[in-house]
Amino acid sequence: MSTNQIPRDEGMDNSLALLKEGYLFINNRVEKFQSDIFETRLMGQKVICMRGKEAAELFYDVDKFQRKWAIPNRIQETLLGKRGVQTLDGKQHLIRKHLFMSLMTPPHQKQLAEQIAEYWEREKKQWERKEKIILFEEAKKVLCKVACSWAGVPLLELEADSRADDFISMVYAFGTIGPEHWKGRIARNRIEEWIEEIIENVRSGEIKAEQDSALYKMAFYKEADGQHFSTHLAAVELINVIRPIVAIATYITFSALALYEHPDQKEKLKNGTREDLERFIHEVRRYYPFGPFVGARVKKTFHWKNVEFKKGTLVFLDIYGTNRDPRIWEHPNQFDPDRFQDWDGDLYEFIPHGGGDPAKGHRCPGEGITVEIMKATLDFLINKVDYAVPNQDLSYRLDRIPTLPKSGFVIRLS
Ligand code: HEM
Repeated sequence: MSTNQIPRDEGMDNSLALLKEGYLFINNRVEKFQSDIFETRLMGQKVICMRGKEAAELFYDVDKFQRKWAIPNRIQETLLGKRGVQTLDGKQHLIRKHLFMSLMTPPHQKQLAEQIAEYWEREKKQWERKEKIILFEEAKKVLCKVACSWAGVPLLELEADSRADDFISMVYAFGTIGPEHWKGRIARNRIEEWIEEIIENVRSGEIKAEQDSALYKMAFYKEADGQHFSTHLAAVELINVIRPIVAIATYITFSALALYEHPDQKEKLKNGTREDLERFIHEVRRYYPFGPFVGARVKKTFHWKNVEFKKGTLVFLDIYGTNRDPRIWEHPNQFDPDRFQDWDGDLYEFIPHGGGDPAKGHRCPGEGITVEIMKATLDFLINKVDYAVPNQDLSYRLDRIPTLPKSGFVIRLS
């Protein structure tokens, strides 16, 4: 099969369909064409979309794909920033990635989990005075405070709410156009300005930073040429550590939804083992939507399954669809943590954080941090606080990327 025979989406450009169908865009076509791979046109260019384990193995082959020119400007202006680790390839990427991995080791994960547990306890005291608690709103504030404190970034109590809002606006601008997109851009500009000033103050000695903190590392890291990052790049990379920690608020909200929708699971976890909790967390990250797909460009023309991948072509790997691929997951649309009981940890089947080895490719380095923060938070929600869930709209849209239960998950202390 040449690319002429690969199923092709109708229409001159399907960007509008992507906006309308959101998380289901790739999967809908995979099902319609009965093919794991098809061609479409998005943002005025040809895009090959793929789903499944084999596609993930291909996508994470660094000899075949590159990230340079793969990330649209609108995503760099909101979610990611410019010239950060996500845009690098080859040796440059490996070196930069090593810096990130060095900040996310098991001891770092443990520190963050302990701090989160402490902050939730502190927050609970304030809740006693509140009639209604919106878990997503509380989680983003707690995570912002903890992320900044852990990274060494000074954050005043009175600015914590607005900074948390800005980090979240950057994340939630991902699949938007119009005002939501602009909100994300403005938020990024504000956060970059704030963090740049802090980097400069650390370099001048006005602010003291612990040597093993993320702030210190980004401020004083030396590249191969012996030069420090520019102030701007140091800020972009430090934000690449803090912003995704704040974004875990989304998974915390979906975890609470899962506990509510599956009271049997909540009971099981009350007396359960660490493995039970881990399986529950894996299933939350498999089942609920967060990252939709990832993109890269073909580095050098090659053929795969008789399909030509021409140099420069943009290729999307479907994260949401692969996590629900019926060839990998039995009854993929059922929430069932037990499915992870015999799971062998395959690096290309379960890809909420991307696929492959994070030290060698672009897979998320923050997966361990995410799991530990979720564990500490679930322990709090299951064992440390009694709450009721009043009537509310808990539905979430799949045509909105990222998405969230409409109410943000309201609870009342009981
Ligand atoms: C909220 C849960 C999270 C999800 C769903 C998530 C998901 C992802 C995904 C899908 C990628 C892209 C993989 C690729 O390009 O192939 C990624 C990359 C990345 N994530 Fe996460 N992530 C999360 C949390 C975190 C945390 C907590 C951190 C850091 C503290 C983090 C830091 C990063 C960085 C630096 C990259 C870029 C890696 C690279 O390009 O080499 N993420 N993440």
